Amino acid sequence: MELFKYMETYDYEQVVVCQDKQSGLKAIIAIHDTTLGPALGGTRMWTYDSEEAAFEDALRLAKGMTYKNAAAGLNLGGGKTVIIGDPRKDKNEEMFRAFGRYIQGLNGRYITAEDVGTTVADMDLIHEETDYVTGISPAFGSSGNPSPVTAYGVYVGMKAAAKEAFGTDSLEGKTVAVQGVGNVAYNLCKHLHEEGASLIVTDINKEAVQRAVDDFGAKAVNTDEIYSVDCDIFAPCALGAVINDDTIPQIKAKVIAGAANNQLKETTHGDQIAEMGIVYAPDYVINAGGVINVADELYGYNRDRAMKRVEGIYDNIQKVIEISKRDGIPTYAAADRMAEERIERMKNSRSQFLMNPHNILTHRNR
Ligand SMILES: NC(=O)c1ccc[n+]([C@@H]2O[C@H](COP(=O)([O-])OP(=O)(O)OC[C@H]3O[C@@H](n4cnc5c(N)ncnc54)[C@H](O)[C@@H]3O)[C@@H](O)[C@H]2O)c1
Ligand SMILES: CC(C)C[C@H](N)C(=O)O
Repeated sequence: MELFKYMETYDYEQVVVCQDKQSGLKAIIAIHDTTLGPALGGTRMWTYDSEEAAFEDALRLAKGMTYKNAAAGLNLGGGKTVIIGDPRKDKNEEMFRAFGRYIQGLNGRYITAEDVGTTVADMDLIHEETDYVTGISPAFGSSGNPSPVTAYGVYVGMKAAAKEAFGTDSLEGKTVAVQGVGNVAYNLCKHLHEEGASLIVTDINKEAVQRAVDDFGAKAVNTDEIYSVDCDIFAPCALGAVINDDTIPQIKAKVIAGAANNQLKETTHGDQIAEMGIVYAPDYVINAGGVINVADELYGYNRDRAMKRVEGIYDNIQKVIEISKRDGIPTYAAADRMAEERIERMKNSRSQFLMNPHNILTHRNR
C-alpha cells in the first residue's frame, strides 16, 4: 500500500503508528476526518496476516466511523485503532497503559472505546492514562459495554428494513441467519428470540454457538453454510467484506441487516444486492447504537437519553430507504450521501476540530 497516496485519495487527516517494546504494543491509530468533532472510534485487537492488512483495516474502519458518526447526527469525526495481536494471549496491563499515553498525546483529537477483541477492562486500563476513552466501567460515570446497545440498535434497524421488504416490521416467525454470535450478536439473538424469530447461527468459536443453541434454540450451521441457508434476513455480525463475489450468489435472504462493519467488500457488491431486490440496511447506519451510547458520555452519561437516540436508528434506516428510492440509488449510496451532505454543510461553517468544553470527558467521577 502507498500510504500517502491512499490517505490523499480518501481524505485521511492523520495516521499514528505506536510501538512499545516492553509491552509488545503495536498499534495504528487512524484519524479520518474531524470536521464534525473529535474522532471517536473503537480499538480492535486482532491477529493480522500482515502489517499492510492491519493498516488497511484501521483506515477502512476509521473512514466508516466518520460516516457512522455523521449519519447518526453526532458531533464527532471518525477514527479507529487496531492493535496487532491475539486478544486471548497477547494482552497485558502495560500494553493498554502505553496505548492510553499515546491517545493522551493526541490531546483530544481521538477518543477510543471497545471494538472486536477489546473489553471494558481494557478501556479501564487506558483510562488510567487518559480521559479520552469511553465505554469504561459504569462506576466512573461511564456507559460501560456498548455491545448490548449496539445490538438493540441493530434490532430496531432490522425491523425498519423488514417493514420495507415484508410490509410489516414484526419479526415474529421470521428466520434470521446470524454470522458470528459474539458480544453484539448474542444480545441481538436475545431480542429476536423474544420476538418469536427463528435463528440459524454460526461462529468459529464453538462455545459461542453452543450458547446461542442452548439459550435461544438456534440451529447451528458451519461457517461456510451461513450464506446459503433458507432465511428471511441475513445478519452479518462477525468481520467485514462478507458481501462479495463468492457469497452474493448464495444469499437467499430478502434483507441484509447486521452489526459488522464494512460488510460490502466493494461498493459494486452493494449495487449487485440492490439489483437482486435485497433490502440492505447500511452497516454504519444500523450499527451506530454503540457509538451513540458512548458519545452520550460527552454530556454526562444519561442512559434514557442515549437509548431514546438509539431508537432513532429505526427512522434513520427508513430515511436511507427513502433517499435510495427518491434518488434511484442503492441504500449504501444513499447512506453515504446523507453522511457526506452533513459533513459538507459543516465544512462550510468550520474546518478542523478545535477543543471546546463539550469535547472533554470531565463529567465523570474518577
Ligand atoms: N461491539 C460493538 O458495540 C460494535 C459496534 C458497532 C459495530 N460492531 C461490529 O460488529 C461486529 C461484531 O462485534 P462484537 O463486538 O460482537 O465482536 P466479537 O468479537 O464479540 O464477536 C465477533 C464474533 O464473530 C466470530 N467470528 C469471527 N470470524 C468469523 C467467521 N469467519 N465466521 C463466523 N464467525 C466469526 C468471532 O468468533 C466472534 O464470536 C464487528 O464487525 C464490530 O466491528 C461492534
Ligand atoms: C465507539 C465504539 C462503540 C465503536 C464501535 N466498535 C463501532 O464500530 O461502532
